[in-house]
Amino acid sequence: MTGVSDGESVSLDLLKMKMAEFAKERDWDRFHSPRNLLLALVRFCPLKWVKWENYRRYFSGKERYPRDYLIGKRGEGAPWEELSDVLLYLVRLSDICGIDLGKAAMRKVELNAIKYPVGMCKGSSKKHNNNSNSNNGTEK
Ligand SMILES: Nc1ccn([C@H]2C[C@H](O)[C@@H](COP(=O)(O)OP(=O)(O)OP(=O)(O)O)O2)c(=O)n1
Repeated sequence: MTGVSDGESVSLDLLKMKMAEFAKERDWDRFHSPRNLLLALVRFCPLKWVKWENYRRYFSGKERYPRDYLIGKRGEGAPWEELSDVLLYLVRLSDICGIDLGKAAMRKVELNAIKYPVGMCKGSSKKHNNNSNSNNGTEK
C-alpha cells in the first residue's frame, strides 16, 4: 500500500517529495506557508497529543500493543498516525524554509555529543548547564 517493501527504508527526501506532490496536486502550496506549518506543528500537533492519552497504559509499560498496530500495518488512529503527522509537517516546514533536515539533524547530533561528552555524562541525565534540578529531557 505504501509502495515501500518490508526492510526498505524511507528517506527524508522521499517524504519531502511526497509532501510537495500532495500540496501541489491540491493547490495547497499557498496554505503551506512557514507560519501555517509552524502553527500546525506547535498548536495542532500538541492538541493531537491528547489522543496519546489513549495509549497511556502502553507508555507506562502496563499494556502491550500488537507490533502491527504500532508500525502502521493496521489500526487507524494508532500511534503511528500521530507520529507520522508530526514528522510530515516537520519535513514540509523544513523544505519550505530551505533547511536540509537530515543534514541539520546530523549536525545537531554532533553538537549534542560535544555538549554532553561521554566522560562527563555517562549514566547521568543532568542537563549540560549542570543545573542539579534539570535533566536532558529524557527523564521526568
Ligand atoms: N493543510 C493540510 C492539512 C493536512 N495535511 C496533511 C499533513 C498531516 O499528515 C495530515 C493532517 O491531516 P488532518 O488534519 O486531517 O489530521 P488527521 O489525519 O490526524 O485527522 P484527525 O485530526 O481528524 O484525526 O494531513 C497537510 O499537509 N496540509
